[in-house]
Amino acid sequence: MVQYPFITSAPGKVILFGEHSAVYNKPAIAAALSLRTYLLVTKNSDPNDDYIYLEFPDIKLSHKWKMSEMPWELTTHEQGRPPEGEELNAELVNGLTTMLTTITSPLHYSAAYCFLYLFLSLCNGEIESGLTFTVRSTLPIGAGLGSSASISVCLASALAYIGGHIKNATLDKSSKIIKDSDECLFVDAWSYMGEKCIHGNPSGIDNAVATHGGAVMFQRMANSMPSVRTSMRNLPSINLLLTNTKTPRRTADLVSNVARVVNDFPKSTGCILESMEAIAREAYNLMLRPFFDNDSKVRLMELIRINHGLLVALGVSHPNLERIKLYCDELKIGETKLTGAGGGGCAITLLNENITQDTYDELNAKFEQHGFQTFKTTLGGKGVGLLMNPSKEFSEYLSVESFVNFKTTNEIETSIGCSSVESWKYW
Ligand SMILES: Nc1ncnc2c1ncn2[C@@H]1O[C@H](COP(=O)(O)OP(=O)(O)O)[C@@H](O)[C@H]1O
Ligand SMILES: C[C@@](O)(CCOP(=O)(O)O)CC(=O)O
Ligand SMILES: [Mg+2]
Repeated sequence: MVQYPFITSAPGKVILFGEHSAVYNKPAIAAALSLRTYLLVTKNSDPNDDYIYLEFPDIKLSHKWKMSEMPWELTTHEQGRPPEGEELNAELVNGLTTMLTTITSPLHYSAAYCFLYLFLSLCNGEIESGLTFTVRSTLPIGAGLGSSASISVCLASALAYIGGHIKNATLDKSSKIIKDSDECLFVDAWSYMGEKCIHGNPSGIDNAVATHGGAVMFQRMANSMPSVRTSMRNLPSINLLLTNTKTPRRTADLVSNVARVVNDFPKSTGCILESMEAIAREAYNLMLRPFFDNDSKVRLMELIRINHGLLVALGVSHPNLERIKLYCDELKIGETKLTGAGGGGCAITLLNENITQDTYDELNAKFEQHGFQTFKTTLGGKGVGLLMNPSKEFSEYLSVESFVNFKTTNEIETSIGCSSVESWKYW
């Protein structure tokens, strides 16, 4: 019996090498961020409430559907756990269109579609109605830091839990074992379906990192073979500056533009994708060297520069990303590349040693002129987590109203006791 309320949470990610080429089955390297998404699931006390509710205030979406009007007949649940597939269920996709007709903004549509697809796939008509799903994120949305994957992982884990397909998370932070749990593999597979709803053709790297946390070398395989995910433990402590252009864009658009270029220029772009593969492999070897010395760092920086150039060639940069790179180059701050799908969103800069405070101040002044925002974040955080029965101190904040009304990201985390390590459990 599921106890409400509860919260699931999953991190965003930063792709260090291999965005876009990952979609073409090339290896890529990414790490979980300390910025996260939180999904609160509450049950209202009216037993006759036939609705389920979505409250996604970060994107200003508030919506409800009647449980009794959902196309339950399109999903089969007789065999217990729904099978994890490679492709979306075409009949369900078709059946959901009528439930989404009133939602016109693409931002809202993809989030609602992801929710409904996972809801119908992982739950059945017999679960309680009157549930509200409220999402808040400390991640910027549509900025290349994997907000779509982190919401997919939050939804997949919560719905798999409600649907009875995964058991309660029990491991605390320190005892999270190295081996992948069955629950995490299930959540990873279903959040991949959620990512498909949001941007069509994901590689799976973002949801893998959001589920398992840490840092990975990831490669999707051809012909429905399972992806290969290698955890990268003991990452060298590299000093990264993360800068958000605040230029909005959708991953779905960028991925489909690259698909067009790759299709129109197969030979020329084939070489670009192969170069990206070589870069990711060389970076992997460098980062896992037992002694990550200054020479290794210098090489890594060169790989960052080359990788960015190749992404520019694929057409996924943006004048604002180039501005960040230009300022960092001019001030000799370090090497910069876009991260995530590009077209706006964020850039990462691997910083040189011994940069003076004056130089940082000068850089920040330039960034401020354009409204760019820099982030301090740590790499390699925890994957998907569950918060139930929080201590009394925090439980008063587990209501839809307080979740919706949190003003700052700091407020979200201090109010629900995120840093209170013993409250969170992991699968
Ligand atoms: N906190 C959130 N609330 C609601 N929807 C979200 C949230 N975070 C992400 N999304 C969904 O993910 C989409 C953004 O995904 P995407 O274009 O892949 O950008 P990114 O993953 O780089 O942030 C949004 O349009 C929305 O549908
Ligand atoms: C462009 C891509 O490599 C990463 C997209 O990441 P994001 O949605 O921009 O955070 C696509 C993918 O790997 O699924
Ligand atoms: Mg995304």
